[in-house]
Formats: sequence, C-alpha cells, structure tokens
Amino acid sequence: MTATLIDGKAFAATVREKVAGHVARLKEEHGITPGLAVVLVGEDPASQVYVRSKGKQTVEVGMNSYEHKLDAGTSEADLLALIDTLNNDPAVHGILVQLPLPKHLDEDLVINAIDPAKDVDGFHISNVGLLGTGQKSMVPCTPLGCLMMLRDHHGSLSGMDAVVIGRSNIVGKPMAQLLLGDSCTVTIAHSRTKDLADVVRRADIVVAAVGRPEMVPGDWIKPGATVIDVGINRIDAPEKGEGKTRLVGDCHFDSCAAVAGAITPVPGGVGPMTIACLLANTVTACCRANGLTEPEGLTA
Ligand SMILES: Nc1nc2c(c(=O)[nH]1)N[C@@H](CN(C=O)c1ccc(C(=O)N[C@@H](CCC(=O)O)C(=O)O)cc1)CN2
Repeated sequence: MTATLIDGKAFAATVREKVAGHVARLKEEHGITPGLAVVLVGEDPASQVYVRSKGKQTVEVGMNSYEHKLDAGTSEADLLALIDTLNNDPAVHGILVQLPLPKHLDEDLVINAIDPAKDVDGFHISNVGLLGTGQKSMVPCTPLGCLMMLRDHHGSLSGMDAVVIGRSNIVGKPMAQLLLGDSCTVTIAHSRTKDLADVVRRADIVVAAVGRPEMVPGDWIKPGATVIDVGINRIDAPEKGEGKTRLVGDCHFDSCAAVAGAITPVPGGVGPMTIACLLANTVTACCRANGLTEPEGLTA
C-alpha cells in the first residue's frame, strides 16, 4: 500500500472532543444542555446498533439523549404525533428518525414533518434547498464527515476534479453540493453513466457511495487521487471460517490503496464520522436555536 490512510475513527474522536468542549461551554456560560432525540421504528438489527451508539456517544459528550423506540407496526399518524411533540419540546434541539423506516411509512412525509431547525440529519426538503443554493443549512452527517476529512487532508479543495459515484439523497447529491461549495469541478456518476472507469480516472477526489461491494478497482483510480469510501457492505468471508462475514467498502481496498494518494478504510473511515457529525450538528442546532455563535469547524 502506498496511500496515506485517512483514519476516520481517530478523526471522529477529535470531532467528539471539540463537541464536548462546546457542550461544556453551553452548560457553564448559558445553562443550556443540548438534547438529541433519536426515533427508531422497528427492530432492524443494524439500525438498533447505530441508535445505541448514537445514544451512548450523545451522553459521552455531555448532551441529553432521548431515545424513542417504536413498534414496527407503528402507524404514520402516531409517528407524526411523536415528531410534533419533539418539534415543540424546548429541551430537544435535534431530532433524527433512523432510516430505513418500515415499508408502510412514507419516509419523505415523516422527514418533512421534522422542524427544519431541529433536522440534524439535514434531510428535510428546506435544508436540501438551502444547501443546494449555498445558504446556511443543516448538512447531512455522512457527506459532512467526508468533507471534513477531505479539508483536513488537502487544506483547500478549490479547482480539484471530484467524482461522486452514487446519486442518493442521503450521500451522493449532498456530497456533490458540498464539493461544489468548496469550488471543486464535480461529476455525479451513477449506474447509467457511460465509461464509468474513464470518468473516475479523471478524478483527483473519488467519493464512492453506491452500496456495491468492492465495485471500484484500483485501475480506475488516477495515481495520487484521494479515495473516500462511503460503502459499508457485509460479505461472506469463508477464509475466516464457515459462516463468517467481513465488512468491505465500495472500493477494492488493496488495489485502490496501491495507486491512490490517500484512502479511507472500511470499517474505520467514513462510518465513525457520521455519528460524530450528528453530535456536531446537534450543538450547531442548539446554538442557532438560542441565538448563540455557532462552533467553528463543525459545519460546512
Ligand atoms: N437517519 C439516518 N439514518 C441512517 C443514516 C443517517 O445518517 N441518518 N446513516 C446510515 C447508518 N448510520 C447511521 O445512522 C451509520 C452507519 C455506519 C456507521 C459506522 O460507524 N460504521 C462502522 C462499521 C460498523 C459495523 O461494524 O457494522 C464503520 O464504518 O467503521 C455509523 C452510522 C443509515 N441510516
């Protein structure tokens, strides 16, 4: 491997430390404790792990955590009623509904019921519009984490060629907006993109967010490029024993790392930054709600 490893786990720890410092200041100087409400509907095992981790890390940085675990059969009306209660609760500065939701619930309707000022996921249509027009918004956590790591590694991103593979509302589209905001020349590639390999080969920055295990091989990567791997895919790992699995990204790590200048690993890359940025967004939302100066370096 020749690439520098961008250690998301270590970087996330520094973000959490900064968040904890701001939380302590909010308590001491203003008597305010930021509060984050996380809503989980159903029993998806991965979602349960993420929600537990969010609650634990929220408390560790000194904030209040409010967990709402609802039955898989919860009606849309009951979920919307809970969101309304949280929207009107002054102790709650951030609201997050864990995705995916069970099939009978309309994700767009539910997300757009959250007060945009408390939408720490940045998925509400108002925040999407504000980000798209370069205005102050809540920024989705995963792309924000990627941007923080890229800025930390490169300093300025101005003028760099960036290719985002994947056009999801949660990662691909907001990631492209953020890179554009930092004056990159941005291409969004997807499943219908012609000559994907050639498109990716032009990029100084590759952000892979397609959810297809090891789809990007090293020979697609321009020598010295920075590879940000958003994918978290569980695959069979018979080499570890019968029935065993392991996590891989959307990029084939060994071949990409042999060519890239820098690369994020999976696990331990983008994933830990997602929760760290959620905490950062909650502090930002709390400061904005109280008319206080928001923390520097924790937003886009
Ligand atoms: N409302 C939301 N739902 C979902 C989001 C989100 O940002 N908001 N993102 C994902 C899940 N997610 C957080 O919710 C998340 C995914 C992965 C990680 C992480 O740290 N992954 C580890 C590996 C974990 C493992 O061993 O399985 C890593 O990459 O190192 C954190 C958060 C979908 N839903």
